[in-house]
Amino acid sequence: MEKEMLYPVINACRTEQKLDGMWQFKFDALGVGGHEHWPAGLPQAQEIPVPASFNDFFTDKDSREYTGDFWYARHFFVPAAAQGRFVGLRFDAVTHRAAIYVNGQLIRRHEGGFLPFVADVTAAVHYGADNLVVVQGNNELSREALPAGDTVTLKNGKKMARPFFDFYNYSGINRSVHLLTLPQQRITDYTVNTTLTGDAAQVAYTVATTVPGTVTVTLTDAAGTVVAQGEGAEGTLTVAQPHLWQVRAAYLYTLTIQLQAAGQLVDEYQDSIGLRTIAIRGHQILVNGQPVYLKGFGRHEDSPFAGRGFDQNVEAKDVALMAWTGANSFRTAHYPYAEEVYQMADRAGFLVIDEVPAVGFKMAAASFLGGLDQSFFGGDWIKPLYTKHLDQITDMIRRDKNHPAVLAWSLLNEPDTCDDRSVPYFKQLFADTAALDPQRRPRTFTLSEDDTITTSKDLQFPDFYLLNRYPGWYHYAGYALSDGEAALRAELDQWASSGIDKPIVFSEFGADTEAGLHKLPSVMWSEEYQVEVLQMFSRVFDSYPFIRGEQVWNFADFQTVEGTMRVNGNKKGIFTRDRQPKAAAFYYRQRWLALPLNF
Ligand SMILES: CCCN1C[C@@H](O)[C@H](O)[C@@H](C(=O)O)C1
Repeated sequence: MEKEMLYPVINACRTEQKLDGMWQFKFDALGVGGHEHWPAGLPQAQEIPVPASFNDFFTDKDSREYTGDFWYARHFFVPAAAQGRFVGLRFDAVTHRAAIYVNGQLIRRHEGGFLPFVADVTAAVHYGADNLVVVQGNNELSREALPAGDTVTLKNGKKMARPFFDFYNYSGINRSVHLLTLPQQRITDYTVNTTLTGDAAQVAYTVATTVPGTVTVTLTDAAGTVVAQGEGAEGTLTVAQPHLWQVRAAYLYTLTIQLQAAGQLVDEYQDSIGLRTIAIRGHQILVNGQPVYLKGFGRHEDSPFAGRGFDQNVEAKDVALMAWTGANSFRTAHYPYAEEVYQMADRAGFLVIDEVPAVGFKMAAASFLGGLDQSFFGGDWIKPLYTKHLDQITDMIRRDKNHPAVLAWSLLNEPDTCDDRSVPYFKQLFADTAALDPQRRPRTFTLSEDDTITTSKDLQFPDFYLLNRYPGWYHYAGYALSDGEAALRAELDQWASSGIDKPIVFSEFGADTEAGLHKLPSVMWSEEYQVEVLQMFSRVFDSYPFIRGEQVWNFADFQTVEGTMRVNGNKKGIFTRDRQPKAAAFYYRQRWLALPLNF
């Protein structure tokens, strides 16, 4: 579990410098970097941008598909004034694992390619001088790591990723790197939890610090007016006539936390927070006590050139396009996204289902992508996997817990819940994660087509259900679409008569579509057919009141492994990979803008 997850800020007590740009880069297929002293500097290196995946910058297939160790390096200067402070290097994400060296010294290792970690370099840096940071990365997949997969070795000796998931294994320093200097006596975390009482909001807060001291908390509104203050490492702020954070009508306050020691201000941290409540009541998902119907997308962090590297330009475009369609939510399929994504969702009023990369926990998925066919939860990899799974859920919640946009936590995508051996795993997971979120938001996971109300052994665990269903594509496709509608309705009739009174959200449904392919009457892969499939789902959703959301798969076309079922990636996007609309984008704009928000 990472101790310090606070997003970097610059203020009177804290400094931050981004180390983004061109870094030295070198593959290490033979694994010689360690004993050839690469931690002290990379010989004959090339250059790769950070943040970005390294894959798409190459013109040869061996490099694009490279699986194994890879090294990054760059120089950075630490001011003399930093002496006596905590000096850290914060990596927002290195996919999938990393060892960090500074001036040739191993500082730390980290496992997990989608969450931040801080390397404490206080004792390793030269002050008022130049320093060298070297990152030893690795992108190999295994059944005891997240996301799950295999790494195979070809006859020519080259390693190849064999993902049990349908997104490209983009790798590298995918998000920003920050040089932080912080007070030794500092704020390390905070929590907020809002309840609404009549015409006031009660904001319970806690503040964690490295030393006991005097903590003061100030809440100011968007105009900068102080609306509440508190003293002490925990307490409750009362906000009269609060301006609530609403779906697609966001309002953010600024929370300022100050730590004083011996009468001196030693640290300060400020963040934007939204006052809102989230609950599930029967079949309803409630925000501020009002039912909300989720309209939106399963997404990926994916774009040409940067691959899975975070690109603020792409995210700004995606937020604009989601707003244009009338969407109000998305799921971070199939891994936690960059923190800036949640900050933008906070400001835009989108609801987010936040998902860890527990994807591929089903050998059928592997066989879907050409893998094996045996029980995933019966494997001898489960014990080490569980440790990493719980660790990454813990860190995801620690990182994202204060975002008003975060509605729920998705703990897995499409695990094999038809196997009795999954039950102890889920029982332990839901017990171990029950108290991680101070706001106790709902926890869930997505159910594949195999995992139905009659076959799944784990339906007692989720607080609401996420269904991934593909009639019209993987079965009942083409002219048989009407059979697909009948089969979907038959399944939902079972849910209706089951007595289960939890909401259902459709988290995946759709059809691969080649933009610009038109056919009248329709044919699979045409834009017309994609709209027909989505219209079918809309008819069904509108027939069952316990369906409380539709998140179509996918927001945009995205890169996957090569295969007979992929045409240079997955084409189920409502938008193309360069973010241009298919006919389905106009369909959803017309449907979602006409749907009332609260119903
Ligand atoms: C069959 C697995 C469910 N779902 C997972 C998602 O990652 C894939 O992209 C999607 C698809 O096949 O388009 C299917």
